[in-house]
Amino acid sequence: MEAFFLIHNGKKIKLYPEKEYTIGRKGHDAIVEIDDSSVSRKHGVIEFDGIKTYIKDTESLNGIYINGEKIVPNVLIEISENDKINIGSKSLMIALGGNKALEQPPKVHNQIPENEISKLKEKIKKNKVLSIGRLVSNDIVIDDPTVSRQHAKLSYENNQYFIEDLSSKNKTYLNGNEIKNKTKFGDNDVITISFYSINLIEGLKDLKKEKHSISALSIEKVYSNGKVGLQPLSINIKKSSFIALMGPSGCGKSTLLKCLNGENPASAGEVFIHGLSLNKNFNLIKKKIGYVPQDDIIHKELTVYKTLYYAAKLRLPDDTTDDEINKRITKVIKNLNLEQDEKKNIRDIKVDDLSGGQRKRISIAVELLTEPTILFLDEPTSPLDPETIEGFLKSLKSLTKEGTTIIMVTHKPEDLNYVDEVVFLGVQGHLTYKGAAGRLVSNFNVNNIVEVYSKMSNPLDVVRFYKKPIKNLEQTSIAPPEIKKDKADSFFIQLYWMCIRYFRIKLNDKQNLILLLAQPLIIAGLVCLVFNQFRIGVLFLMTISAIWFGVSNAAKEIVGEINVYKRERMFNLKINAYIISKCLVLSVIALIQTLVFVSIIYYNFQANPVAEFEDIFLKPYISNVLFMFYISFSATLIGLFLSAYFSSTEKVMTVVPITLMPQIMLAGVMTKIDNVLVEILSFTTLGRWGTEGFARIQDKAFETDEASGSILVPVNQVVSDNQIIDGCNCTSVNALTSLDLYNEKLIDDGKLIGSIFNSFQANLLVIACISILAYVLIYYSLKRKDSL
Ligand SMILES: Nc1ncnc2c1ncn2[C@@H]1O[C@H](COP(=O)(O)OP(=O)(O)OP(=O)(O)O)[C@@H](O)[C@H]1O
Repeated sequence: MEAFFLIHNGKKIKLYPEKEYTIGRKGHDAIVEIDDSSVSRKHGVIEFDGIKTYIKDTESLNGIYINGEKIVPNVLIEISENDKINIGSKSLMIALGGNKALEQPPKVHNQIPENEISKLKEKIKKNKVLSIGRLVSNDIVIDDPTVSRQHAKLSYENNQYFIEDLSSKNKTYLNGNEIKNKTKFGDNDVITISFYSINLIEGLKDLKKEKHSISALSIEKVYSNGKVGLQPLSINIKKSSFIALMGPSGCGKSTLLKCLNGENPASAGEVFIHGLSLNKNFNLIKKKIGYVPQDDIIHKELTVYKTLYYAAKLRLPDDTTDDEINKRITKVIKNLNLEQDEKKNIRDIKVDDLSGGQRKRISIAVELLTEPTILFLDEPTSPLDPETIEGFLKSLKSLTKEGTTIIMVTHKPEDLNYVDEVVFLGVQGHLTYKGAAGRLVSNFNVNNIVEVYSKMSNPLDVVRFYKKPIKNLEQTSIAPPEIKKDKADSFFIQLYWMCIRYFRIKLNDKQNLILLLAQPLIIAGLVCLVFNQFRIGVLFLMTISAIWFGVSNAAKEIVGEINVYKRERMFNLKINAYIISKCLVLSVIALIQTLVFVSIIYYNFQANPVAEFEDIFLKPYISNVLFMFYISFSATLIGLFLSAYFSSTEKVMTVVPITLMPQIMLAGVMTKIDNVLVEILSFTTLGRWGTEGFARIQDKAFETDEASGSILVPVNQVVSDNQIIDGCNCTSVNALTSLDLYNEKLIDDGKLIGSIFNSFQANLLVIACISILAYVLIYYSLKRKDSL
């Protein structure tokens, strides 16, 4: 590979990829200075992408001419060494040099020290301690919402420099590693807090001032199944630019997006975000980049304000006051022009009542709360109508003016009117174009964008246009560094806010809440109607109802919000905090259902006793409530497992009945357990242990009573099942005997195992084991969803 030089006035300027070489009138800070009054102060720029060189007229007065032809302003035009370029009365020459090019990859650290603390060393020595934080009272103030009020402190003791994190939410890093304790550091070490670096020699640097927000060096992606998602590519994205990522379906757009934002890292090469290695600094970077996947990442049951408020509570430092949160919410709503859309205050509107475009903006607003410097958007305009798209893209464009870099996957040609550059991928993950939107069509020598798509769907054409990374860059990194993940934020604070938000979601979904509370009323009412006297079947239906409440309450709860979960997990969510928040809130619902259910059964059979057996009804009240809740809780975990394991609500709802049927069939009530296989299968069901447990509670309550049993069975039941007689034509029997799970004869004949778990304590233990197993399965099903 040979180097490219720009030769001007006998001076050689070596060209590096993606750097801008400004052309302008002498004395106006241009890199290529031309001493000619017909040349504008900023006349044009030259850019080099590692393979080709381009020139652009930046709306100069007298224009740029290539081979005698004036070029269109603001469009990058490819130039070669044979082209004659005229600027004013002067000419420029591009020539090929002979030595090896690009000894180094594009420089990623290029910041200017902040003046006030450029002499950091002296300052620490003099003050002994320097505080760093968001508050203006700190010695080093970092005005960033993800920085805590008092974030960290630098100190000088016994001729040594120390850095200490002050329990900040978003942590302090030394050379990419999170600092746990007071840690020594020296001249060569770099401390990072948010996108600011601190070094003893260079002082405080704002990494966001990097020329490039993203530099990907020779990245490629091969999935674990061997499928190639991306061919090797190198790409630099300028800060504050608006980039459209396009290409035919399945060409690897989402793959590239996820490699650049760390959701699913590249299998080779390295990505730098504001000069920091993404993999080495993932924990820091993940909190400063915004990512909105194709589906919305918000709960439709919450109002806009509550959505943003809870997101702020979960993402911003714990010491962020409500006042600060409200200011941020106001700012993001304003930045996304959300106020204009409705006469009613948008904050009070439920997300479910918003239009598609507004919902998409709220998803983006959630991300903007942390002031991300880069926003990754996966097909945000796909569900929007043309009119909505215009307003939406204008809002995005205005964000780039505030300093945000936006990379947006899109299929819509009209979106190109708003973007600065296009990255186009051909089939099988080949990078085929990166440059001005206006040059996309001409670059492929076709007439319109539809033809670009069709050309880039043809593997032969794709290979011709493939922009392979230049060799030296390819060699910079063969295997990406291991991604560094550390522990998420405070477990209890996260748990607290997850619970509060989940409660609010449940309370706001009034219709569903009414249905949930109607269930015990309806089912218990039916039990009372069907059973005119207290029998083992009542206990069995209590068990099945408890299982139903638990499983059905939980079955949709994870799968229905999986996009929100995935995004929050990528940001900082702890899996255990998430699962426990679900368990706690759903337990409250299950407890209320249980109380209603048991109360109805208890008072009904107490009020309507069989003559001469007034004492026999569901007893004791509290034990039955607690035990039914215990089964329901275990069933909730089973429901959550189904919800975490399956990928769609439809699949979960198909599986729920399949889960419930064995509970009914293997409880030993509908049919007797009379062989070992069925008995072993019954050990795995809550139906069996629940019914047995209720029977034991019932028998225990009658242990000291004079009555011969705890439940009633019609005397003539053995004669005819259809003939049920009220009143004294009944007998009371022991509930466990009636259940007959430990049939002595079958045990003696070796057809049943019998008494392995033959006590109430053992029943409780087995149910606890089922719950623990379900919890572990939920955990691993969720962990499996982590792409990292
Ligand atoms: N997790 C994965 N495991 C294996 N292969 C995958 C995985 N994700 C994507 N792929 C494959 O990688 C290729 C690129 O997929 P990707 O989703 O990035 O394409 P895309 O351009 O975003 O598609 P679309 O426009 O349809 O959304 C496809 O062939 C896809 O089947």
